[in-house]
Amino acid sequence: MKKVTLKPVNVPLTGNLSVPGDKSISHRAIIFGSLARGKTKISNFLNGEDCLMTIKAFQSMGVKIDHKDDNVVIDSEGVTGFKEPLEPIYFGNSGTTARLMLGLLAGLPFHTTVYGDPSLTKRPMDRIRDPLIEMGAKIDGRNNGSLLPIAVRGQSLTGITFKPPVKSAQVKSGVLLAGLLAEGETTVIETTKTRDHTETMLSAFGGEITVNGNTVTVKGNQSLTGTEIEIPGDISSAAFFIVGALLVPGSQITIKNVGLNPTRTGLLDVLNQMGANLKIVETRRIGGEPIGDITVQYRELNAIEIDGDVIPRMIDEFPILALLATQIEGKTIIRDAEELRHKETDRISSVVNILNTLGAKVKGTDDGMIIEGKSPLIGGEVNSDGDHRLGMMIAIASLICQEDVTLVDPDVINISYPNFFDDLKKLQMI
Ligand SMILES: O=C(O)C1=C[C@@H](OP(=O)(O)O)[C@@H](O)[C@H](O)C1
Ligand SMILES: C=C(OP(=O)(O)O)C(=O)O
Repeated sequence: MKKVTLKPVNVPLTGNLSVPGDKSISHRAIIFGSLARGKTKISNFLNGEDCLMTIKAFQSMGVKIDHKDDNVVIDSEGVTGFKEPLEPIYFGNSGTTARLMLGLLAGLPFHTTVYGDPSLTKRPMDRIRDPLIEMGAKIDGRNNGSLLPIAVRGQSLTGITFKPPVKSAQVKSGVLLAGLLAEGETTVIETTKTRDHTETMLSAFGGEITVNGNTVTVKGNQSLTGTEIEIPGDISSAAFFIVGALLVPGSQITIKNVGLNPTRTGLLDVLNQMGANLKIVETRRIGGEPIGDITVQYRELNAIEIDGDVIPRMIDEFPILALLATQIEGKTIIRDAEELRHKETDRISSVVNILNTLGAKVKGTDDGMIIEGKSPLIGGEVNSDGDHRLGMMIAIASLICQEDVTLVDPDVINISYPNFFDDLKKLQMI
């Protein structure tokens, strides 16, 4: 397995940076661009491996998708032009591709088999299987269709009203996508609002959707029209540098053109509560998504307790937040974050293991972590465990370690941030 040695450099992070396009929004742009009739042009598309899986899934159903750098052009006849794929569809490492595509495949008039890499093969699919079966879907697979590989025999579906038992935008989106192909109306009622990019983008493609608080309703058999989509920078990628600047004294950076959708900005709220010096300026809205610049300056922070409704608004930021918590004053307590156990790795166990190997004092709980602050990090050899967010957390940790950090499997970062190390270097040039 490839390894990279990261030396302690002790250089503050400075300057301006634009991070690549948002992963969640990039997936959805491909999905809606394929469902819509006509041409869709996407700019600032994320070239991460996960989003390429979504492109390939539609190409294997005959949709014409041209992809060059961060521009994508889709020319689609809409759902009626989709063809039965001749081979099983590979979703790689991407949970978002899996849950959203299962929703769509359930309502398409043909058979598909889908599978993933060893990590995705362990992740729960019953959360999307169950509502789809209630809609009339025919789904089977390992462990009764709760684990990949899964076979879907597309059917006519009927709309349902569904209250997801887990706080998951992937489940909400998968059910809404199935709803677009179903008879009647489909309603999803969430207990806590999760990221709402599916809802926003459906409107951008001319679809009808009603959003009333945490209740979302779509009608079946809508016709969508191709459009132009510019993808905002990914706040979940920006999070690594924002935290980096809060770890290294003397840092001041601005991340430009970042998506500031309030369902995604939980980390910024938590950092503000910890006492961070953040300047957030919304500059414009594109396709219904707010975009702006975030400036952060190093300052000493204080620990807080994190739980409740903010959790889904920062779910992918917990690995990097946990690293920050090892360096601030006091004990950080994270609760209500059991969902972390169902990501690319069990992110409670893996974050605890990695940070403790580096010298921190972190304890895992059933639904979160307890992190002692002001713990000097030493260094050592740590494995990303095939989890891109852990790979980036380890790279940022190396900025404040006293000795070398050896990162095993750095290439996993390509899942969501192919130019991560180049961008980090840009911020280290004085
Ligand atoms: O809908 C999405 O694009 C995502 C939703 C979240 O997953 P869950 O829906 O499982 O919480 C998040 O962790 C993932 O990175 C992307
Ligand atoms: C959980 C993540 O992605 P996914 O569920 O799409 O694999 C992530 O990007 O942190």
